[in-house]
Amino acid sequence: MKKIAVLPGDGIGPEIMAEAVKVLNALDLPLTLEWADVGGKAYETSGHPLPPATLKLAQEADAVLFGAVGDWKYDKLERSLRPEQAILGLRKALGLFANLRPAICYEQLTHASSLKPELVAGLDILIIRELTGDIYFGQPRGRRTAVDGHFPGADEAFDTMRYSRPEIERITHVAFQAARKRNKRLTSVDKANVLETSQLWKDVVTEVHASYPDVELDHMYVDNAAMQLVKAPKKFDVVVTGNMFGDILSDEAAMLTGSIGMLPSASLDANNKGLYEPSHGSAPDIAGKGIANPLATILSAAMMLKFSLNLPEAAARIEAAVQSVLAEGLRTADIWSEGTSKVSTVEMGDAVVKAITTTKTIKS
Ligand SMILES: NC(=O)C1=CN([C@@H]2O[C@H](COP(=O)(O)OP(=O)(O)OC[C@H]3O[C@@H](n4cnc5c(N)ncnc54)[C@H](O)[C@@H]3O)[C@@H](O)[C@H]2O)C=CC1
Ligand SMILES: CC(C)CC(=O)C(=O)O
Ligand SMILES: [Mg+2]
Repeated sequence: MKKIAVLPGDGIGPEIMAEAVKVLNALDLPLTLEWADVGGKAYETSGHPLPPATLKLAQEADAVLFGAVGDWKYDKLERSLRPEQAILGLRKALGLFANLRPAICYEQLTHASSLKPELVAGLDILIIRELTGDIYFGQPRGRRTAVDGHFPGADEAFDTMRYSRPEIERITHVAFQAARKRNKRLTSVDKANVLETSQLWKDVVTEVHASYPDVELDHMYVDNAAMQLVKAPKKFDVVVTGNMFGDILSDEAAMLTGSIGMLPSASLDANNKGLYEPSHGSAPDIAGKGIANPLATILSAAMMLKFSLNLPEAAARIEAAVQSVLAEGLRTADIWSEGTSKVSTVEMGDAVVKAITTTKTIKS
């Protein structure tokens, strides 16, 4: 029996997690689910966004299924107590340095994308984002009175962007290996024309390329990459980049697929133990309305079955069920278009479960 830590979190987190859990239960797998509070919810109940009991559960589990954390009402809290520190803390504590964000435009959603259908039809790119380094974790950071710069004496804030060679090497190996299993093209995204961290990034990626001569490598500056993603997204196969650039580019890529509610993710350590979460946040603007798209979370559960639990057939059943409900014309509000049927979060989850159980009945 494998143990899954289920951490729904805040905002739409509990709504989308309920649907993902429903789908996992429908598969009748040897899994034990254990729930814990995280983010703002945990702050309310225990005074910390990542309480020791939640961290212990995540560390002991075979995999973590995570909803989302955050709410505007916590914006004035000191940073270490804000809900977002929970996901950052989990990534760091579990060593989840490799974040895989597949941006796939399902055939049925070609018209839901913000781009022209011909630009996104058949789109299948994989963004690999380094997840435990960069400016999100770099020290020192803080507030001080400026002693130099344009305004000496002014209130000033600073963060530190940093990367070490081994950090870049390990994510680069993950990216080349992923590209090898796909179309053998890797784009490394940086800002080496300005940033020293990016120059090291580019040098290391180029060096590691020597071990993967069968994969075609190109380098692109992040501003150009942001532009190319909306100009000709299908030119990309695998993209590897740092934590902040990957955070931004993956939200951009989400819209190529129709909605950020479609983009799952896997965050892996060196042994493929992982945390699985949608690429979006807690969406406080739509929380409690029953309209959030649960598919990114459901597809994240499929990634969990594939990468951490060695249950690829079960994962494939979820993916097939998602395609089948989309083919039926069912759409949550974010991907709805004329001629399709608008459904709620719960109805979408129910439809995926029905598609799974129907397939099971036909097979048995
Ligand atoms: N991993 C995590 O837990 C993350 C947490 N956050 C936190 O989430 C909170 C909200 O951040 P935002 O910048 O608004 O980003 P967001 O991703 O939560 O929402 C951005 C927009 O996308 C929509 N959206 C997101 N998920 C959706 C879904 N499943 N179905 C339909 N529409 C969806 C929202 O309604 C909103 O209009 C903040 O506190 C932020 O720090 C943000 C990103 C990741
Ligand atoms: C707390 C943030 C770093 C989370 C986020 O935006 C993400 O991982 O995509
Ligand atoms: Mg993000």
